[in-house]
Amino acid sequence: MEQFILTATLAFTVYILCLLGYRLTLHPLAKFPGPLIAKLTDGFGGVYALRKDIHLKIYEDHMTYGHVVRYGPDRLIFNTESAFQTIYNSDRVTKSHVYRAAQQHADQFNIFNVRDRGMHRAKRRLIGQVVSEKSMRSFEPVMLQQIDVLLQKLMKASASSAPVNITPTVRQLGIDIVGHLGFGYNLKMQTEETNHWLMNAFYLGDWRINVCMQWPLLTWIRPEVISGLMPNSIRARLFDLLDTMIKARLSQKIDSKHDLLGVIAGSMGNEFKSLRQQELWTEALFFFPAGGETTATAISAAFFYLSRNRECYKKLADEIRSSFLSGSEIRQGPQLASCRYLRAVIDESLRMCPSVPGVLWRELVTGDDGTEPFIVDGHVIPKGTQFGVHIFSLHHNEEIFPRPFEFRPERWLEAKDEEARKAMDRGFAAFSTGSRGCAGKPMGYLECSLVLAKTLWYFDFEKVSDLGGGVLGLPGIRGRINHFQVDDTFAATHNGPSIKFVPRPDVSHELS
Ligand code: HEM
Repeated sequence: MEQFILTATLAFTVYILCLLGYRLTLHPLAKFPGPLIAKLTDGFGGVYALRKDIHLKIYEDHMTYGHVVRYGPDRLIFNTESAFQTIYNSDRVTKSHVYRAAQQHADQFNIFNVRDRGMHRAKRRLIGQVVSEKSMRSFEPVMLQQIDVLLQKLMKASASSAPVNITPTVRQLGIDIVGHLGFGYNLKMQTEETNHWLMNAFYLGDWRINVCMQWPLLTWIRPEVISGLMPNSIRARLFDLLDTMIKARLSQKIDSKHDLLGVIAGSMGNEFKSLRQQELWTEALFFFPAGGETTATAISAAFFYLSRNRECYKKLADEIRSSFLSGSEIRQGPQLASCRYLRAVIDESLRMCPSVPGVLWRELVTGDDGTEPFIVDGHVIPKGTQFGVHIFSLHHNEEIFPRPFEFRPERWLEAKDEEARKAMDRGFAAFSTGSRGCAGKPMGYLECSLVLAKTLWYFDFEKVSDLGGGVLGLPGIRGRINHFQVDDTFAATHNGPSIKFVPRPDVSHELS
């Protein structure tokens, strides 16, 4: 027996050494630069994903190794606008198998993790009906009601000069809005604390997914082993709540509301009764972080940068206050669309601080035999490679965005020439692009625009502490005090800024 164990250990060691040697020398990606350990194992990315600072590490590695970096035995990352356009707009490319990490069960897919094209198209058609620009016209009153709740909270805080931590405040708003849009359900995140644990649940879920995407080996280990990332108690609680929401909605007339569940039900006709709730759960599990967390990041970043850049603050306040006659006029329409500086502030906030900062991993579609080489920035991508563009690095590529760590909404309005402007548009990846680009982009812009415009209509605001910024003396980006700091847990997570609101005397009566 002892002899057998010895031989097996020896054989295994030789196998591992040969594998590592192959990855370093003969592997089709051997010629690409990158950190040594990353060339040997996905565990390199996995560890940084566990630490939640993988976006900063990849940015540093792009600075060290250039526009293409090998970030796993079979992985390549780019940071150019040409790579971004080539990869995400190609018919030959699909989401990588690492998205399996986001599946609850092997045979259940949602719009985020589905890889089959036909199934994706069907899901996109359905969900598109709920989040499209047209749909937003009927949903806007509900969104406005929720934003009114936020404004009342800010008014209350201002009465006692209490600072407001923007991150949890707008996350609660975002989740409430998605609760209505998804299930016509009032989660009351903004007014009661009962469901506040949801914020932690979404954060842990996203983190787990990100770690497993970087290090897929962990997906195959039983979830209990990494249950520290998503304790079963929270999981069970989340599923119970989704169950309650779905049941509550099913007890109402299906066409009484224009929400995700109503649309899915409408599309299924009589079959709806037999719809497995799990399928709705899995769609809902993505819908909340997709719709709630992403917009919260954009809004938090905008507050952070506006409260530190008084010139930009003043320009935006002037634009909003001269475009409308009352706060209730601020709603979807040509007047809001004409606020160009507002749009530039949102885009610049998302550029500096993308809500999804990492790599959206892609691979060649199954059946693509690679006869025709797939070329990105002059590099042939071998079959079996996972590849993508790192959004944070692309957004801080100074060839496209000069002085990338400066918050300058003006760059979107006064590009030095047509070419420079085109490069910025092509290099702006906050919503991704192509057939798997964000389906909720119109909703994201609408929500951010309404929150920022209405807040600046009713209030002036300023920062009260350095919360959300970097810490002087820390190395790299963490040391930048005027950079909004996030952790990378697939969606960005953050804290702050801390803001004091002062009602504008001539208009605050409109709110009461
Ligand atoms: C500022 C706000 C937002 C940002 C920055 C954002 C960003 C993104 C990104 C980067 C993706 C691609 C993910 C991937 O390829 O893995 C995506 C996909 C998606 N987003 Fe958003 N998102 C935002 C708001 C929303 C909202 C409000 C909704 C609606 C509830 C939404 C729904 C979706 C859906 C359904 C997809 C999957 C699309 C598909 O695969 O066909 N997003 N989003």
